[in-house]
Amino acid sequence: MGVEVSVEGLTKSFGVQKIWQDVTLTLPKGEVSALLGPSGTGKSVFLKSLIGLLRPEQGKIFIDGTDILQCSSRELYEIRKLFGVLFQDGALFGSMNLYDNVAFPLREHTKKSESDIRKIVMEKLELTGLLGAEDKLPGEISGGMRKRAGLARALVLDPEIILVDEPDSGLDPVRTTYISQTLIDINAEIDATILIVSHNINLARTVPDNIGMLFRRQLVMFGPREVLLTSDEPVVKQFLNGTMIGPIGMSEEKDEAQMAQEQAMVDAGHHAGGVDDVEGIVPQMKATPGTPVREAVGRRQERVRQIMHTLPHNAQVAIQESLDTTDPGQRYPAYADQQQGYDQQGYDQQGYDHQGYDHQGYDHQGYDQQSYDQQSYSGQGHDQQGYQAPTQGRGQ
Ligand SMILES: Nc1ncnc2c1ncn2[C@@H]1O[C@H](COP(=O)(O)OP(=O)(O)OP(=O)(O)O)[C@@H](O)[C@H]1O
Repeated sequence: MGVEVSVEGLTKSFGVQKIWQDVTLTLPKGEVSALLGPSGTGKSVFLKSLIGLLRPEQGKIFIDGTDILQCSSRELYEIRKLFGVLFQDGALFGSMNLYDNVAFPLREHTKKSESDIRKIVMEKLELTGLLGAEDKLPGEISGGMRKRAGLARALVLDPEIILVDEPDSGLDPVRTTYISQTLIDINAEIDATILIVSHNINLARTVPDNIGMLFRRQLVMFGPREVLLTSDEPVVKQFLNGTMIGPIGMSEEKDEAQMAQEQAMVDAGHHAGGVDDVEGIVPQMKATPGTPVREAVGRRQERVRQIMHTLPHNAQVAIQESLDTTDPGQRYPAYADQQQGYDQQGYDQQGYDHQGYDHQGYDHQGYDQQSYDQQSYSGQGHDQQGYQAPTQGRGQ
């Protein structure tokens, strides 16, 4: 399973330009998270900081418990091996065919034989839908295929954390959905912790388990997808609906006068762009039938249940709805087969009363025996950082 990534009080500047400050969040192990934000808010800078390519001047970055801002360069070298990174353009070597591009990390970082390398490369090319294209050069294939080749390359060292920088950039909406599905399927296959950086609304609505948003040098919020998708924060609503009305402007700063002028134009009948008031939550994408059950679904449900009482009301309602409608087989694969250990009825009757839930509705022991690491879960289940509340004074 993937490892937990936890960031505390992180601040990054370039000279006098502060990119973001005091960012605190936890990427739960094995779950898919997305970091959203308008262009230039420092999403890529955040991603590069996680892997140690950029060095924030304040704060901590714990990767599986080790603070990479304090550790030795040797430790950092080892920790980097946990990561697979898909950069925006795929970052492929233009003179190598896809096979050699994907094989590159294995040849550089392992002593595997060419026949072992071939097995792994072909497996990853198949996973990303590129079988048959292995002899092509990056310049001979489409942007979508280049992305998938970059993803295949990011997977060959069996990463526990996958960072994906704008998987949608340069792709049409359909290809974006395909790559989104691939990311969900990869999560089901290898249970890695995934962070996607994006400003794509469809992807944000349908792919991640958890969502955060950067705006005006702050992390606006971070938590279960239901929190951001039901948020009343003006900046979040504007972003999700893609309209011009709201605090996000053409450049990041927009003053009150400009907001008032734009509102007056809309009041006079001018279209504000975007889609009109898309509210609420659309269902999250599921792993393609035939892939392993996505273990993150069950783990996340247990986790959000623990932090439920800390979440805004709208998010609680949305989470409850999704809990009520989720197929238990998707939640606990081992359980669904054997029909034991989890008392669904007992849980439903208890609502979200933690105490009642812990002591009655749920058989820890039976569950532990069934392929779930309760100890590592406990480490984060009560982690209040699971939801990063909105900071004050933004978006007005
Ligand atoms: N190495 C660097 N040196 C100086 N400034 C940098 C560096 N890298 C990024 N920046 C600045 O940091 C800011 C945030 O950049 P970043 O690429 O992280 O934004 P982003 O949110 O990923 O944007 P987009 O969605 O458009 O890709 C920008 O103003 C950029 O110019």
